[in-house]
Amino acid sequence: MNVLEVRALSKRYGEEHAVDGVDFELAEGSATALIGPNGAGKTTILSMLAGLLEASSGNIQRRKGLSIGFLPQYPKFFPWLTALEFTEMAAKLSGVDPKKARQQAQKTLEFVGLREAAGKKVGGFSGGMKQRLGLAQAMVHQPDLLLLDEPISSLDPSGRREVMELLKSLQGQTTILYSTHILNDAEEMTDQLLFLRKGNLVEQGSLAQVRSRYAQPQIRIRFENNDAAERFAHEAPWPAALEARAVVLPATAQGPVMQDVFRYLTVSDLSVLGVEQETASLEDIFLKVVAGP
Ligand SMILES: Nc1ncnc2c1ncn2[C@@H]1O[C@H](COP(=O)(O)OP(=O)(O)OP(=O)(O)O)[C@@H](O)[C@H]1O
Repeated sequence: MNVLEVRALSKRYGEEHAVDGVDFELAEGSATALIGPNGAGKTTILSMLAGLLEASSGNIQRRKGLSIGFLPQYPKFFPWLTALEFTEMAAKLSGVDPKKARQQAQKTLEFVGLREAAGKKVGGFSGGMKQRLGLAQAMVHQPDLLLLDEPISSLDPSGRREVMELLKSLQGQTTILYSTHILNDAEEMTDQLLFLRKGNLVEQGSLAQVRSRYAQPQIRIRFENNDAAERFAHEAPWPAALEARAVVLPATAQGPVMQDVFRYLTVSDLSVLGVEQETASLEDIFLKVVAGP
């Protein structure tokens, strides 16, 4: 069951199409990574879904009664408040019964690992602590859907790990849509990937689906010189892409396997420097998708 469906969603600023006819769904309990370079439209999409920005056209169908929590890319904190005061205020603003707001805030701060710091003023918090507090304010009312704009991008590796583990502990219970350009981390927590480029969704699917479309395993053969590479490309029985002193063979179901390649090379007189099997990482896929036409 979907908690949210987006159809032909667009946002224009004058002549500029910040978001240009985007379609996707969020299944209940799923984690979706919204991936794209700077200016691709990630913040604009999240702001429209959060109801903070009006769409120019298109439609956002939210499940009836859907509650949403939002962590902006640059959350504003009041440095003079304590973490508990701030989270309690967020709880009340999100509609939590005022009598229960303090208790709910305490529980949430504990969940994000800020129990000890609950009575401390936010002004003295580190980046990682602020990000966890940002998460606390987004989830203090136990929303059905969490929208997180770059929740880990500004953190150092240990901060990223902490926040990622926190988010993973929510996976399956809360529907999560988060934007990021840290692809190694995205690989860990994603049921659906949405690749955004210049306001358009250029690729979407599960990690396995996207991998199978882009991350075709391939075999690279490096030769001593260009002549040998060219001869291989002309004479071998497989389609081979020619590169500088090398050829690349797609290792598809119909293509050769390593053994075939070795057998062929053993009986040929081509001077080979190396043979390697390669698979593309999510990072490679991102570069391919984003560098498209
Ligand atoms: N208020 C605005 N007025 C005019 N143009 C805007 C406005 N907000 C965003 N844009 C433009 O819309 C496009 C998408 O911006 P958006 O902030 O959504 O991208 P993003 O993917 O979140 O980028 P980043 O990773 O840098 O945060 C950009 O070209 C941006 O310049």
